[in-house]
Amino acid sequence: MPVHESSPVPTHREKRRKKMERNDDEIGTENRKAETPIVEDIEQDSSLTPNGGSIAGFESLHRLLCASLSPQVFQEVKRLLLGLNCGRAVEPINLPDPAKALSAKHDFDLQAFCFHADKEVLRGPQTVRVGLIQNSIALPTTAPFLDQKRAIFEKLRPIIDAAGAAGVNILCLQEAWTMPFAFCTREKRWCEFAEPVDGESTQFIQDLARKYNMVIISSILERDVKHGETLWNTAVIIGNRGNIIGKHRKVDTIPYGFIFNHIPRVGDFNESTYYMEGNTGHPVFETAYGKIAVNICYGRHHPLNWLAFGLNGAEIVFNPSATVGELSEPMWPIEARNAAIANSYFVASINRVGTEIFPNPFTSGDGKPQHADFGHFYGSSHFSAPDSSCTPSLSRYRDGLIISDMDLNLCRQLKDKWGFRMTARYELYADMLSRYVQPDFEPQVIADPLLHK
Ligand SMILES: NC(=O)NCCC(=O)O
Repeated sequence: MPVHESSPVPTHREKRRKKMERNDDEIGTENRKAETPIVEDIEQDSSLTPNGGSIAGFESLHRLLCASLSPQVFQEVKRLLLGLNCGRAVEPINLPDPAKALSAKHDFDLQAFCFHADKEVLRGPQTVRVGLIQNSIALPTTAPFLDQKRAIFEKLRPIIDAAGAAGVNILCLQEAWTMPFAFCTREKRWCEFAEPVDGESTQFIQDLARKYNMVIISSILERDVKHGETLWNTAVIIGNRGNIIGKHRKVDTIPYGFIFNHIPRVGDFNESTYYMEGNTGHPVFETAYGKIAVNICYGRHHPLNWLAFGLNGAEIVFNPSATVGELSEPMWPIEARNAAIANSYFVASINRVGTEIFPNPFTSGDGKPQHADFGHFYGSSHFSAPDSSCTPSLSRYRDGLIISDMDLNLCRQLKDKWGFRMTARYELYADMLSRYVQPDFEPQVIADPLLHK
């Protein structure tokens, strides 16, 4: 039934709209424009369903719930889904107008939140403003490589400018942000996107880091010219003065000589065709704004990997990723949040957006038909805090910048509260692991003596 402005009895559509207006504080009106669909209407409007990664016409689960539930019910659902920070819902914060104007002009999702810590007597707050950028590629994968890379630079520039205008201190870009995630193809020509740590993309980022006094984490396909021109999946840590602080390669060996294979060999993620397991340890970078570490994409499935960054003293661990809905979406919010809780640090999760179509089809080795894309990269970048609270996620299909203030005092406060570091039995785990890596390891299993009678 068409909605008429003067209709005396509110239709379902009007009721829903009213709910969305009441819940507007949750999302911010500037981000409302992509989510006008009303849940009941979606099934009837087939143009909305295949809309490149929406959830029933909405940009994220949070926005779907916000629009669909009454404000009271939504508050309760939010409390259970996102947790509480210092006893309160994680608060959205307002950003300066220039940042909002860039988001409106360049059509990227912009959201901002704040994690508090309790007031301490001897230490002042240690609040840092952190930003994460998710983006789709800028040109088709068939365009000349240099054009593709430079078009991504130009696409990112206004988003980084928005982060600068918002006063972001530490910014992280997505995994292999300079290129399409071509590692599904197994074609070697994509190696041409590789660059030395001080190459063109680093120089581009260094200028912006200097301009905005910002630490920037830039995850690239690295070519190590001095070591036989080998390739690595590398995060370059650029300091707020534009200097290169260091790098971390995805992902590493753990002590006891046991190699944890952290380069994926799952689905179409054929990354081992391109680069080897990293050899840089689990470094924590002490920056002007805090101690940070980078756990690149697939490393998030390995709790010991998260632990290693925690043992080295990380306060914020970034997880720049490229992952697709069918494979990992149910794991995405759980793994990050669990790592933040278990290690008493903040976790910042970033995933690219969109579907990248490659020129030549490939198979997944599962007997299914050949195809030319990985599937949909579902964005959904967000932050998790050590007190188990987390922010809503960015759009599932649009470019975006999510910002959060975080008082790093929360890390120690959670260590004091839950004592996970003190109650962990590292010497037992060390003993267990050192026995496990021996060829003659026997699992400690006590069988029911009646089992085989
Ligand atoms: N980039 C990457 O390591 N992807 C693997 C898939 C996943 O970990 O979800």
